[in-house]
Amino acid sequence: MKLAPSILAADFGNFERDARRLEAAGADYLHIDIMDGHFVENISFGADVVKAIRPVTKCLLDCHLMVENPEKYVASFAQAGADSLSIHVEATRHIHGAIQKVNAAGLRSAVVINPGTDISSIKHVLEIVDMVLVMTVNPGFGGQKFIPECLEKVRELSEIRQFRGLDFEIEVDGGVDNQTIIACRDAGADVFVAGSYIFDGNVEENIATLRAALN
Ligand SMILES: O=C(CO)[C@@H](O)[C@H](O)COP(=O)(O)O
Ligand SMILES: [Fe+2]
Repeated sequence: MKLAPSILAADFGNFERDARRLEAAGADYLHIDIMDGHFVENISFGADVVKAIRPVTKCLLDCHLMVENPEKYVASFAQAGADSLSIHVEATRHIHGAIQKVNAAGLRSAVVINPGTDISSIKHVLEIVDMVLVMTVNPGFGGQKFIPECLEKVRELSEIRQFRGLDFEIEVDGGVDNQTIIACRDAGADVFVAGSYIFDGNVEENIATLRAALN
């Protein structure tokens, strides 16, 4: 079970301090939300922020690309020091090729599905990804309410993984707190992104509470 705090909820003037703090508090992955203002109605940050965070943490840098034509940015994120790139199936016309490109760059790859997207759209890439990210809110903003209907897809993916003998991780992202994390785990998720829950109050205590909820 892995915790992936989202730095979208961090202090944008203090990424270094917050990245160090999250790692010290037991974060496994640092989840970095890249938004281009086109695929989603928000603009966050790009590869240069990944480059700035890379030297200050050993955590796996889990980059969630909410951008149009994500395949165009694989090389720049690889150079910036990203460990994992998550590609939305809705953002590319060539999901299989985009995942191949991430894998060829030597990075971990993930395919992402929005709440309105069925898992049938990703069934032909499950063999070549390291992770499937099931969005549990519509992408674009932190602090949204968890959509419980998305858990059905986590359950189905967990079954498919077992049936086909695959080993991709299942990550959930959006509205994860100390209650919803339990439902996600029970459905079969193994990686849990949380932004506003972790940064609302004491970061160390909130990470400990999430960890305890998983035990
Ligand atoms: O990708 C996204 C939003 O588009 C997420 O990673 C959010 O950053 C999660 O924030 P919370 O819902 O946990 O506040
Ligand atoms: Fe995200």
